This record gives sequence, C-alpha cells and structure tokens, in this order.
Amino acid sequence: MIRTRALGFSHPGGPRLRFADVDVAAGGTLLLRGASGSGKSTWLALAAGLLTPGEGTIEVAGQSVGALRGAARDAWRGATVGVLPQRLHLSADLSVADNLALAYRAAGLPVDRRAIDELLVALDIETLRERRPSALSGGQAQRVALARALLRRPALLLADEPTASLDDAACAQALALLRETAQRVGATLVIATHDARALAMFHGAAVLALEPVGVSA
Ligand SMILES: Nc1ncnc2c1ncn2[C@@H]1O[C@H](COP(=O)(O)OP(=O)(O)OP(=O)(O)O)[C@@H](O)[C@H]1O
Repeated sequence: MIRTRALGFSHPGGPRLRFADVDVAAGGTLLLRGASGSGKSTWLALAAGLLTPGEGTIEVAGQSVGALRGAARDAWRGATVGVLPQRLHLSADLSVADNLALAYRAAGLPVDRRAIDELLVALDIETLRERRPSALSGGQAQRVALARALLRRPALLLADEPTASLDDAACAQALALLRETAQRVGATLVIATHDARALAMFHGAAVLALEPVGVSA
C-alpha cells in the first residue's frame, strides 16, 4: 500500500533527509519514530503529496505521489488521504457539525450529512455536534479532527504526534480509537511519534526509525 525507495528530501536551507525504504501492506500500521527534527512531519507531507520527493519515490496504493501535479494531486489527496495534524485547525466560529461539513465544501463536494452523523456516533461525540471548538476538551477536539480526517473514508490515515500532550489514560484511548477507526474504514495507518507509549501499544507494527539530524547536517 505504501512503498518507498531511496526517498529523500531537503527543505530549503534544511538538512538532507534520507529515509529507509518501507513496504506497508493495505490495512497495516507503520510507526514513524524519531527525535524532534528527524523528519517525521516531512515524511508525512511526502506521503500526503504536500511535498514532492527530492530523491527517490513514494507510492501510495500503486500511485507514485511525486508523479501527480497540481489539481490532479489535490484531487488524489482528497480522495485517498486523511490527515490528523498535530495542530488541529478547527474553525473557531463553526460548530463541530459545520466544521465537518466544511471538509466537503472545501473539496467542492456536496455535504454528506449521514456520513457526518455516523462518524459523530462512531467516535462518541454526537452530543457535541453544536458546540464550538473553544468549548471542547483537547481529547474531544482531537476526536472531531479525526472524524474530519475519516469523512471520505481514506485508504491512508496519517497521524502526526497524536499523543504529544495527553496523559496516559487519554493516550491509550486516543491510540485505541485511531486503531479502531482505521480498521473500520479499512485504512492503512501511519503514526508519527516519539512517544514510547505509542511504540509499546503498537508492538509488532512496522517501524521506520528516522536518524537524528545533526545541527550542522
Ligand atoms: N520549511 C522548512 N524550511 C527549512 N527547514 C525545515 C523546514 N521544515 C522542516 N525543516 C527542517 O527539516 C528537518 C525535519 O523537520 P520535520 O519537521 O520533518 O521533523 P520532525 O521529526 O517532524 O520534528 P518534530 O518532532 O519536532 O515535529 C528539521 O531539521 C527541520 O529543521
């Protein structure tokens, strides 16, 4: 489902990042592990087609992501990839339900109210549907962002440091939810983390260990 070969990238003025090859089967889980600055967010951005590989290739569901351009890449991303970002980017002036509806509108698609309702129930946040983001706890807001990532039933779900600010109980709950919801939609799951608790919970999953990047690299 995900296949990388000799993948590498350099941000302008940043270090040369080179990533070991990975092969992840459909429905599998990959943990991206590495210290701060080792390139986890960059790898996720390459998988989502938000960056173009500087070296090598990344294929997602048989599609070479770097081969897509412009609007075709945007359409591919919208149909294929769900992202749970580190910063959730919920719209402060919109209710939970309208934040989810916005995901359709932003893609130029008709709003699927039934899919929204189903996800609110599945993630146990249906009672929050009229709340504004400022009235949500951190964990609740993360569930809303997860619902948004899953609305279009992505084949690939990318989560960037989903447990960074959570206590142990909330961490275990968030990871279990990620695993369950990815399974529910049949998505391949990639979690970028330097959290030992996540590594323990996904014991047995594929791990891509990123090399630390020296300041002078
Ligand atoms: N826009 C940018 N311009 C220049 N350098 C960048 C840029 N974005 C990232 N970098 C550099 O690329 C390297 C990898 O960054 P990246 O954000 O992918 O790491 P990370 O492992 O996700 O870090 P963190 O865990 O702190 O989020 C770092 O050295 C960073 O300073």
